[in-house]
Formats: sequence, structure tokens, C-alpha cells
Amino acid sequence: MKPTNVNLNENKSAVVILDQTKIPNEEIYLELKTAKEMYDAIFELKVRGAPAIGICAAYSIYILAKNINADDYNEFLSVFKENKEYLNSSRPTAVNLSWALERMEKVVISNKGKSIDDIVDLLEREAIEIQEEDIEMCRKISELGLSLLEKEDGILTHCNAGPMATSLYGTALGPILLGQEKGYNFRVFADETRPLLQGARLTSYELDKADVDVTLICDNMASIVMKNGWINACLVGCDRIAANGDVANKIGTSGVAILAKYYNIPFYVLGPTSTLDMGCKTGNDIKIELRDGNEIKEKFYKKPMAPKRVNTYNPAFDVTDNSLITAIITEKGICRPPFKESLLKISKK
Ligand SMILES: CSC[C@H]1O[C@H](OP(=O)(O)O)[C@H](O)[C@@H]1O
Repeated sequence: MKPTNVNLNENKSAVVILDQTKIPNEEIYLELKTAKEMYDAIFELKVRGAPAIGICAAYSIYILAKNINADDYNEFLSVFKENKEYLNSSRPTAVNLSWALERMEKVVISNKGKSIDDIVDLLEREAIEIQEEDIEMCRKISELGLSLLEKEDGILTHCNAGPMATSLYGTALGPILLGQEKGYNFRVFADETRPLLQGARLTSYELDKADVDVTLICDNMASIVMKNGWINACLVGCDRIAANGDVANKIGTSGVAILAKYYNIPFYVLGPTSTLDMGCKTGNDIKIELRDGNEIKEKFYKKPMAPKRVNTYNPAFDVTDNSLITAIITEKGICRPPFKESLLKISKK
């Protein structure tokens, strides 16, 4: 199977992405050729999800590098860095964006002395490697995540961390999709995830397509489904994992974690080690993206649902304290408290 959410086009002149803002009503693919098209696609969540953003950025900076008209290496590197800083400024919270761009920049810097054409070829290979590594990472995460679940479990999810948000298997949805293939009989409750409805638009779409028993709920219904005893585990993705195990993820995740703690339900975070940021000591060091308040007041309504002059506060992420997390499932293993030690160990594997 090949990823369908982010690829190069046939003549390698553009990044081709599945426009996630059109799901579930249309499957539309876009060709990104210019730096602005690439920036806007990430900023407008046409491509979204930490790993998918990183993969898209890697292919994007490769396409832009192909089009740099430089007389020498230093000029090439200077324009490359400009492109990198521009793409990196699109969204601040998911570490995979800067991680992928820094990894691509390392290819340029470590191959000084080679021809620019050779460096560009190496950039293409690095971008492909980033995507292929993510496929393997997510497959392993799915297997390890599935080992924590029972065949008839009720599972609550928040936001979307499925194939569209990654490369092929997903992270939080990976164990669910893998279990479905193996004949498990999960019952999934998907938070719609206001304000951008990734749960409604994307998670219920991906799970329904795989014939998983998925029930869509409003975010404020997470407590009652847990109280009813319908949830055996919560599975969520991540955008940045701090060295102490604090996790930045879609806004509302920390609330789900607090509810899970109250109802004594395991709360699992799933993500590749490329989302681990050991340079970030705690969640307090994670920059939280603030977005336009119109996403709250009017984006998905026929008419605005709040007075025009009313203030809004629209953080796209929040940080779940490590004390609320049962385990962090990565491709290198399952990390349990104390996370400072378990994450340090896994970061060195
Ligand atoms: C597999 S990473 C998915 C992660 O990214 C989402 O954020 P966004 O939709 O804004 O890109 C959300 O936090 C998911 O858990």
C-alpha cells in the first residue's frame, strides 16, 4: 500500500496532497508548487497532523530547492534557509514540522562540496525516507497499541490521528484499524473535536470506511459515555511530547485526560519518536498555536453563532500533564511513568 495523503506528482514538480478540509464530502487532491501554496496548505489544515505536516514540509522544501537558481553553494544554502524559515512559520506546535525541515537542512549542510544537482537528489531521497520511516513507525505503534487493548473494548478518541494525519496507518487510530483487520470488535466513540471538527470530519470518515463501529459524540459528551461504562481506553495522538512526558495535542485533550483519571480509565498517547522533543523540558515550554476566532463563531455555521464584536479565545492545542497519562506508545516501545526516565531511555534507542 502507498500513502495517498502526501506524495510527489509524476514529474516531481509539485507536492500532491489530499485536501483534508474537503473530507468527508469530497476527495480532492491539490498540487502545491509555490512556497505560499505549501505554507497555506499547512496553515489552513488542508494537510494536517504532526507526521503528515512533517512529510509535506520535507517534500515541499525539496521542490523549492529544485527551483533555486543559485550561482554557488552559499547562495543555494541562503535561499534554502529562507524557504525553510518560511515553511516553519506556518504552525508552531507540532514538532514534526521543524524536525523534518531541520533534517532536510542537515542534508544540504553535510554535503557541502557536492554539486547542487547532487544535493537536490539527496534531498529527494531524504524526503522519501522521512515518509517511509513514518510508515514503519506507525505500523509498530499500531501493533504495540493493539497489545494494550481487548477484543471488545470501547474506545474514546479525540481529534484525528489516523492515516490522513500521518503516512499510512495512523497513530491513535492505528491500533483500532489494525484490530479491525484482525477481527477485533471495538466500539469507538469519536469526539467531534470543536472548533475544526477533525473527529467528525476525519476520524468518523476513516473508521467508517474501515467498517469500524464508530459513534460520533460532541466533546461535552465524553464524560457521560465514560460514566456509562462504555469506555475501556482513551487513545489520542500528539503534536509534541516534552522530556517529562507532558503532551501537546488538540485542544480538549487535557480535559479528556482529566475525565479518564476521574473514571479510572487508561489514557494512552500514541506517537512516533519524531514527535518527541527532548529539548522541551516540560509542557510549559511548548508554544500553543492561537487561531482565528471565526473558526469558533462562524466557520461551520450557515450564519455566525455569536455577536460579531464578541471576543474569542481559540488555542488549537492544550498540554496534558504527564501525571494524567497511563502510557506513551512509540515505535520504539511503550513508555510508562516516570516518563522522564522512560522517554530518555527510548530517545537513546
Ligand atoms: C498524528 S498527529 C495528529 C494530531 O494533530 C492534530 O492537530 P491538527 O489537526 O491541528 O494538525 C491533533 O492534535 C492530532 O492529535
